[in-house]
Amino acid sequence: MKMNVIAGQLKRAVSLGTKFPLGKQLSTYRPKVPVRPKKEVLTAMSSKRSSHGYYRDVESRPRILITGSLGQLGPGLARIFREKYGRDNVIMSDINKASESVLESGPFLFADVLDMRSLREICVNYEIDWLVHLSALLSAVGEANVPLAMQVNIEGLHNVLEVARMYKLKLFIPSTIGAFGPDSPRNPTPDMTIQRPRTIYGVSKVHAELMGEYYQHKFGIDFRCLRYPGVISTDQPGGGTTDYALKIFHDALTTKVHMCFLKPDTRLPMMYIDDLLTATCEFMQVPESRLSMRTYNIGAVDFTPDELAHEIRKFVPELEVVYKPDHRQAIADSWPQKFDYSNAVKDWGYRPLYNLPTLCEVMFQSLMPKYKNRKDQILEEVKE
Ligand SMILES: NC(=O)c1ccc[n+]([C@@H]2O[C@H](COP(=O)([O-])OP(=O)(O)OC[C@H]3O[C@@H](n4cnc5c(N)ncnc54)[C@H](O)[C@@H]3O)[C@@H](O)[C@H]2O)c1
Ligand SMILES: C[C@@H](O)[C@H](N)C(=O)O
Repeated sequence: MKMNVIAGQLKRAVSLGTKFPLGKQLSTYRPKVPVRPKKEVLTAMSSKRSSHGYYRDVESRPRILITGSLGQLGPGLARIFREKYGRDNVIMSDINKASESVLESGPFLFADVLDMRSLREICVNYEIDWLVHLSALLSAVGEANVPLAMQVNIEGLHNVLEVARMYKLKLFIPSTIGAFGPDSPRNPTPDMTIQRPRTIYGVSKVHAELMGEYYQHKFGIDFRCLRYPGVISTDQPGGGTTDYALKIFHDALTTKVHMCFLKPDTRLPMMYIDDLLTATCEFMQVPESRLSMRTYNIGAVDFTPDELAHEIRKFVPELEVVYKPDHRQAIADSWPQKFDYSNAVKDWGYRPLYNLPTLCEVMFQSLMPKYKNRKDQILEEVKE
């Protein structure tokens, strides 16, 4: 009886009434996903003798270690780096257990950024050239556990900086719109302005930006940092203030009701993950001489929950949004509404491709088959 109810709900939620868009069905629907033009990126050649005696070009085939790689952004970054530099040259790591698909996709290791010795061991044994440091507690989970956020985001950062200094690694650390606060100009927010964030996440990210720039200035490490906005992808978000903008898509395809923890008019900068992956990969390749700064804003769009829901209703007209702002509202109210990323455009040719309509199209294109398969699987189980 219970299984029949679940099956019925899923059937209703997933298949009925979901339009692609304005009446087209999924089987015939082809989204107008932007096509990225090929870009020539200038890279310097520099070879290095490996411990096995042969020479390898560290610019065209760098060995990359990604910390905190099992979160929302890690698997995508690993994929794009592996496509470019080879599967075995990119080592994913985390303190969590990797899924089968991650293990099949390439090398994965346990690495706790709080354990300096094991980070050093990995960098030496695997001849790491680039460190992509993603481990962090995001804004909402950071506020819920400040001591842990201080450990991971600040002590972990210190370990990573020291390892990069010792072994002369190129170091990438993402920052965030959360590195700005209520005293910063919010519309638009430029790269260089007042930064007085009110979350431990934001404070730790300003610390990371400044420490990275200091290590670059003092010790000459090639530190690079991009301030990301809220990132939209089909993956599970890590506990941030922008998470609603991912969950709403899943809710639209299942219950058709989304409980939004922000007010309808809360404007925040956002971007689709493909733009972020391309930008990060290109940014890592830009010759140092082209960088007028080490920390750049990047972004693509900005929207409110109300505007996002309006766009999603072109696909799922029945979507209902119930607004119940919670503690995350105060965080969002202190963050930029619009990001000024003109320096990234000017210095290294950053160019985002996805706007709000194309972002919604590609999200539905990716999510629909997943929900359809899940529904089929559950209906199969019900029959058995
Ligand atoms: N996702 C976004 O919207 C967004 C936006 C701006 C900036 N960023 C930044 O990008 C980076 C990655 O973000 P994400 O969304 O993938 O985060 P996430 O929370 O999804 O993943 C973080 C990962 O860090 C790992 N981690 C936690 N403690 C660790 C430890 N002690 N040692 C090693 N790993 C540990 C976690 O297990 C997790 O897999 C973060 O630094 C974040 O600040 C993300
Ligand atoms: C914006 C970003 O840093 C993250 N998604 C958060 O909300 O905490």
